[in-house]
Amino acid sequence: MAASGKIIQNVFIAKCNQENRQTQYPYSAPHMRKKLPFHGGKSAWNGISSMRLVNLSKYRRSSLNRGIVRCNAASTATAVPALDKADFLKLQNGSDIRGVAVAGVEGEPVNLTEPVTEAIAAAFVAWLGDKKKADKHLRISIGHDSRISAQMLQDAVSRGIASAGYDVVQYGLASTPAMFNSTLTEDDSYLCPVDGSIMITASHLPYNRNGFKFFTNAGGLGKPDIKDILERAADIYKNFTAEGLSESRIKAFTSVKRVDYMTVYTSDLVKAVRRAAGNIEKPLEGFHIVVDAGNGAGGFFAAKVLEPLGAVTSGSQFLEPDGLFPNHIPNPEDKAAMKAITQAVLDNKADLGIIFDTDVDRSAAVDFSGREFNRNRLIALMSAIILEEHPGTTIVTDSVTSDGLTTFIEKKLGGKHHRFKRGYKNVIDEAIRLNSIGEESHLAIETSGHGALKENHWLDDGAYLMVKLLNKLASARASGLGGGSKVLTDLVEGLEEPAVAVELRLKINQTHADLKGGSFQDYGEAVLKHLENSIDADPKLRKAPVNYEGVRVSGFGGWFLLRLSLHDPVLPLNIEAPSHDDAVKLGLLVSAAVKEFAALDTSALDKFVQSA
Ligand SMILES: O=P(O)(O)OC[C@H]1O[C@H](O)[C@H](O)[C@@H](O)[C@@H]1O
Repeated sequence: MAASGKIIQNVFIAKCNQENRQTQYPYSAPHMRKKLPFHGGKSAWNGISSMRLVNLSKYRRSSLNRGIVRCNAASTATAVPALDKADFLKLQNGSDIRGVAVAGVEGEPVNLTEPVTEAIAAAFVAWLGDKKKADKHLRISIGHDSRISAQMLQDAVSRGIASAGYDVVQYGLASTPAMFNSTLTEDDSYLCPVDGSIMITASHLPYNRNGFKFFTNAGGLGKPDIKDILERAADIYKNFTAEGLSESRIKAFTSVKRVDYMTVYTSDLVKAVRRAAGNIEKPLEGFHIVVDAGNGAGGFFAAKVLEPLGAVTSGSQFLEPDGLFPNHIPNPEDKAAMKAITQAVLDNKADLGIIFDTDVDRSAAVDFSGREFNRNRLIALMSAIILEEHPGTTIVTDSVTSDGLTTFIEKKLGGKHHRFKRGYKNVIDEAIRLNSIGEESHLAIETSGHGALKENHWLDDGAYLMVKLLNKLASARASGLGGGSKVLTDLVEGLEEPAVAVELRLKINQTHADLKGGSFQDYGEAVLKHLENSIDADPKLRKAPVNYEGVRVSGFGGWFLLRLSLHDPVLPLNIEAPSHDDAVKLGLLVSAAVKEFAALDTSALDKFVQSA
């Protein structure tokens, strides 16, 4: 982005930490009974210090090549460069918006600036106004995860909404599912329900990124809605003037309120477990459960959900929000993250471990013996619980689930496995579609740890998934089945798991001459077509009879799936097999079929097949 264009004076001078945040908000409604508990930078969650920038000096020492960390927009003047529609459309990431919000990482220039953010927020409310054909005042909630750019973006989002004349309700540190929930909650004293909601998050991505997820009471927005919003944002941005922007700052002063909505959300989770246990006040008494929030937004689960239910949570780790994620990536798909929670369970001799991603829409667990409930095992466990409640129901999953999972769901549990596409929105929408055509489905879940239940408004909520496990623990205890998490471990008994499971990501070089000026999507499709033809000619192999994306093939006792990534110029290759040699045989087949595609970087695959 060129640094030309208008210069706008910032009225909000966000700080590097949250101390004195109260005084930063002269527009906080002093009469609000349920204000966020910011007191001297403490206790966003009970007993946990609030979001802050910690260890910056340590961070700088260890990351010299990443340059200077930009404290939350501490500059007092913002350059507004000229941008066109294409720049805005680049911010689309499926059904989310994602960009770079913090400078300092080489090759990753900031594209989620304050004015861009303000334009996107204004575009969202314009879109919402059209959708709702609203003649009334719309009310929008805003929450954020622990990222260091959260305050800057929250201020800019607030200005964008306020400038459109709508009311802003800030929740502070929050989870993505809580934000959707705020469109459904009926409680005027918390200014709910809101008409729309914005979560500021980039999930598990590095500290310099950030982004937005949008909700209405119909759920998360889809890809076409996001495109529409970004196009509108580009038009709004074009018309920004210095006067207009300073006017939006004045409006923000009068129309922003702060509410401690996480109290409502967490007490709903607590009530759900109590109800399932027959209205016992402390149904988890005697259980020791450790939580790993990876310094994201999920720390609330220990103090605000587990402890009121009677569980001991000592040994829980990384509950403090820290946008530099100094301990591990908050992502249940990350091996180091899973190792950390497993170790915590074993060290503390806990009954159960629970881990969340940054914004708590994904989760995984670990049993008393250190066995993970993650990926296929988490899906198997959730399927067992849901199929007890709804015998015969269809479980919708993503495309990289194992053959063993299908056998488990269909033969052991008596359900139906509908293996669909990758992408949480895809599986949720598919489950909703199945119900609409008369096929009952109560669970849509991905190996990534995204999972949504019909009983919970199809909201993909990592915390609610864990509540379902807690219900099982509590009800087993209530019916005298003993303690510990063995009741969960027993539920997945019989699930066949492959000895080898790998994911190799093959990049498409978009500037390579072999693309002949075409798109990486077209190139990827050509690779897939070629692979499919080569499989047809091999009698030892069998193409999956029903398949919704890519090429899925069984052979050598295992299977592989090559498909186009949802977002990146990448062909992810998943292989599962009974032995490393069999996995290599499958890898060699793919390798032979794709070798003439010069723009495909097969180095990860080459390395794998050479490791036989
Ligand atoms: O297609 P990929 O690049 O493997 O990414 C697929 C994943 O993208 C995002 O992380 C979504 O939140 C997931 O729901 C999805 O499964």
